Amino acid sequence: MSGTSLDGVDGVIAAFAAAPEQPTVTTLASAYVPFSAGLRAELMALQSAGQDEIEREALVANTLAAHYAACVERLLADADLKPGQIRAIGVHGQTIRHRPELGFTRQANNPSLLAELTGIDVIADFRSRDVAAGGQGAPLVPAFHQAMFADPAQTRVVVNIGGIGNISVLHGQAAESEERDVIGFDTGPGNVLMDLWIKRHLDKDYDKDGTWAASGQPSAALLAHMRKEEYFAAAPPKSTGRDLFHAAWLDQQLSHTAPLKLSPADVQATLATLTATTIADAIVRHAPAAETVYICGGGAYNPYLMMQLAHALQSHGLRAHVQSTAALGIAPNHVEAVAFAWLALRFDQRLPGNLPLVTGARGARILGALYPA
Ligand SMILES: Nc1ncnc2c1ncn2[C@@H]1O[C@H](COP(=O)(O)OP(=O)(O)OP(=O)(O)O)[C@@H](O)[C@H]1O
Ligand SMILES: CC(=O)N[C@H]1[C@@H]2OC[C@@H](O2)[C@@H](O)[C@@H]1O[C@H](C)C(=O)O
Repeated sequence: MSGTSLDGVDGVIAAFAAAPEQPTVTTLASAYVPFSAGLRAELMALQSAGQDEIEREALVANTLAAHYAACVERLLADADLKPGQIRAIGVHGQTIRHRPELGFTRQANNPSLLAELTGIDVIADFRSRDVAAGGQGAPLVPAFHQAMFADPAQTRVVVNIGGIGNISVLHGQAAESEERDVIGFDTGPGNVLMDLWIKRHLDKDYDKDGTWAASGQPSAALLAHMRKEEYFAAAPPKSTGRDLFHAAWLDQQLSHTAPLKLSPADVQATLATLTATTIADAIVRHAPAAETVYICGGGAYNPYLMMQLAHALQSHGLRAHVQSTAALGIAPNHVEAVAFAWLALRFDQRLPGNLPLVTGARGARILGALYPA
């Protein structure tokens, strides 16, 4: 998995128990392969229109495949496994454009090259079929969260805070139909704006532990402006990405509060608060009775952001307990990679991977395409 943060590749070897409807998973190995500054810059540049995009996308896809293969090689060595012992690789690719309203979502990827480099079957392109069926093609992880993390006795919320934030509301058995009742959508920015702001001011890739944000004060005026963005009030199904939440969006927001002369650290604190309050709003609206909120994605490692989220929930009178998905047996930084292994398993069994009520697709669809070893 390589997500919207553009930081690198998260890989796992996941072993699923046989029963597909009630899967249990064991993570046999995990590996992280960071992107170089150059690759990251090229992936960032491909997020918007530019010269010679076709050739540049093809070349970057080859570079990505080499990174994915390096990740697989490391995983196999760690777990002491041979390629023949792996059923398939599920690989998401790198989202460079997400325009479901125009009928496409594009992940840069070269699954053929990955199959060639690893000698393992590769399953890729998980989003396109859902978009073809009229869906958003995202988020896809709510189906996995439901399969793995639902508890018949209580309502649980799972929040992924990667570049973009997304939420899954998993009702207990009291709800009429388990599948129908899963609610899931992208809440808006996760870390993406904080990452670009600290890059611009301190030339760092991210605000480690949220210490820079914690040195500032959130601005109520800037927060109020940003929260007027129409995406936040729109009803699901909905998904978003860097197509909307980019540097120009942030600069536009900041232009409204220029007279306040906010310090860069104050802006960073406000951006953390934007992420926290938009996630809290989603929980308040869709899961007011949630007992526990489980956090995954890199944002789980930012104590300032977690503090802002707990604060935002409390200010709405919600007493939900906030903890990481480690409490459910999967480390926050492994959840998405395990989810794409699970989606590959669903493809392998020719079972649907999407939840139509989440993505808005016309129906359940088998997601992905096979590139044989
Ligand atoms: N110790 C930390 N302190 C603060 N932030 C952190 C820390 N560790 C990770 N992060 C944040 O998490 C981000 C990476 O998160 P993650 O790997 O979940 O994103 P992704 O998978 O690329 O995104 P998406 O889920 O949108 O596809 C980093 O860019 C950084 O902003
Ligand atoms: C188009 C795209 O790549 N979307 C990502 C992104 O990152 C988080 C959020 O936006 C989510 O919609 C999705 O990823 C996860 C893995 C998903 O599909 O559930």
